[in-house]
Amino acid sequence: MPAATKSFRVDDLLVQIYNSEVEMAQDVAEIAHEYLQHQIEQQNTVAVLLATGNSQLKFLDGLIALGGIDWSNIILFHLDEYLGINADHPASFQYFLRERVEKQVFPQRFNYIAGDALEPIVECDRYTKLLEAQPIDLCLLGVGENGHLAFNDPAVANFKDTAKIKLVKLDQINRQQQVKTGYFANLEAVPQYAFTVTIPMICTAKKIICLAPDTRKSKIVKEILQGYITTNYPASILRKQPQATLFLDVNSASLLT
Ligand SMILES: N[C@@H]1[C@@H](O)[C@H](O)[C@@H](COP(=O)(O)O)O[C@@H]1O
Repeated sequence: MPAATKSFRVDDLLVQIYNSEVEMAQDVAEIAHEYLQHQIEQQNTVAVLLATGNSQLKFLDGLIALGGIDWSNIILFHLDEYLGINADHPASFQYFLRERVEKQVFPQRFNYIAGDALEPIVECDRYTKLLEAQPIDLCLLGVGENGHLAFNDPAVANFKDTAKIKLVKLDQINRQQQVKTGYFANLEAVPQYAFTVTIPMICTAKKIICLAPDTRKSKIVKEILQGYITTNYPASILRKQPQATLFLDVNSASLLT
């Protein structure tokens, strides 16, 4: 089992740093595997809220490769989805998760957010009911270069949201990140609006695993851990979550002092 080279708390948040993204992803896969097996033994149905993005890729592959999990006990949800693209669009999060997870493990059910919903408010209501029916055992997260969690960008993040999911306008840094990471050909192609599970909903999860490797996250990681807890850096809220761990590699941790 690869071990973290450094482990410490920033307020309530546990932070673990690894020599490489590969070691980080493998260790997180083992941690999530053990937790899921434990939860399945304790209760019939286990609910997992999944993230998308490049930071999830090695972890998801690692978790699935470990085998031994009875996925028929697991109901999957996801954090966010673009408004106005359908489930077969290669940048849709449903597409990402269907190909990489659902088709590999066959969960009991995958509750997808419908990006092509014609009535977004009705879709929020539908998904709210699904979330209400199922307390989340494990929530996976990534961090945007603007500090967002899911699609809670700084301008729309609200630590006191009463909604579980909402429709938001995406900010410019976020939309540029989607082009830079290869999901869209250019900025114009990135939708302007999206559905996102809210920050208070994320924080209800019994366990939170946040993955933020890579040099492109080093500036935001420093702000999140060494600045104030503020919606200007939405992921800073993790510092108030004792059930959360932030996993970094040496590159994303390189600016920490
Ligand atoms: N909406 C998703 C987020 O849920 C994700 O956390 C973020 C991080 O992306 P990456 O893992 O590619 O850095 O990407 C997208 O913006």
